[in-house]
Amino acid sequence: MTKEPEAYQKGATTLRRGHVPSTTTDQRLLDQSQDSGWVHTDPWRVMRIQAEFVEGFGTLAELGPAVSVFGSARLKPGSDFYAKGVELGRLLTDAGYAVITGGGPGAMEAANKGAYEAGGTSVGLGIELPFESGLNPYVDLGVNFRYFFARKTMFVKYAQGYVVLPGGFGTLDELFEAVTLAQTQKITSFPIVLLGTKFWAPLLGFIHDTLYTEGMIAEKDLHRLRVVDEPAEAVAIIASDGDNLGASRPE
Ligand SMILES: C/C(=C\CNc1ncnc2c1ncn2[C@@H]1O[C@H](COP(=O)(O)O)[C@@H](O)[C@H]1O)CO
Repeated sequence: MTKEPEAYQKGATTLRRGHVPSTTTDQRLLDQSQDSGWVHTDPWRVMRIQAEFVEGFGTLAELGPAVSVFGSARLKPGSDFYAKGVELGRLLTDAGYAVITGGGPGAMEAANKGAYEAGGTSVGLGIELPFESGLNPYVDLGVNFRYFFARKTMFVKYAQGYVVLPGGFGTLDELFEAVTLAQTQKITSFPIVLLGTKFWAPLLGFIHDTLYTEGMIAEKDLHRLRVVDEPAEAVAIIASDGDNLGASRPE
């Protein structure tokens, strides 16, 4: 009778003869002498990206109705728009919304402060930056991201609408991502409200006089952005136009 060759069990796999490894999986996992260059490869980045989505979804899934507030990181405490950001955070809280911001300074801090002072849910989705300033002190529920695109998914997925204070490139990026998602019907019933008629007038003028007149957008696209001066008006629009479905929005 032939002798049964020695079998090596690797998880669910049975290995024999030349397939039997000289080390175990655990030994290789725990071996510190290995080259660590693989942590900088794309397949490993995919795992980190996946982890950011898992962390974000897991933390925010049960947030309830929420509104994402954007605006300049450079807005100074004491300025008119900072005060409006605080008022907005408070009114959103009073209306039953959690307030989601980028967790940074300026307009983000203002809205978080309003939510915090009104006893609401104050969320900050921070981003790793070379000149990072950390989450502002009014954030009670914070998630930090490495990747802008993962973070931006959270702003949309867990909000019933956006309110946008005056801001620069970052604010415009967040604003136009939402407008594009609405235009392409990736999101529906998603009010986008700009705060500050004077600040936004030149941009709205460009959208009408150039984008619309030159045929780059449709007539109905002109109505995707609402502009108001008072935080109370912004909250009223969100409350009447939003779907209040939040995270239960279908895929
Ligand atoms: C510029 C300074 C700090 C930057 N810190 C930020 N932290 C979190 N989120 C940020 C930060 N900077 C930009 N963002 C995002 O973009 C929007 C604001 O950008 P803008 O160019 O200032 O308009 C904001 O909504 C964030 O999501 C130190 O002053």
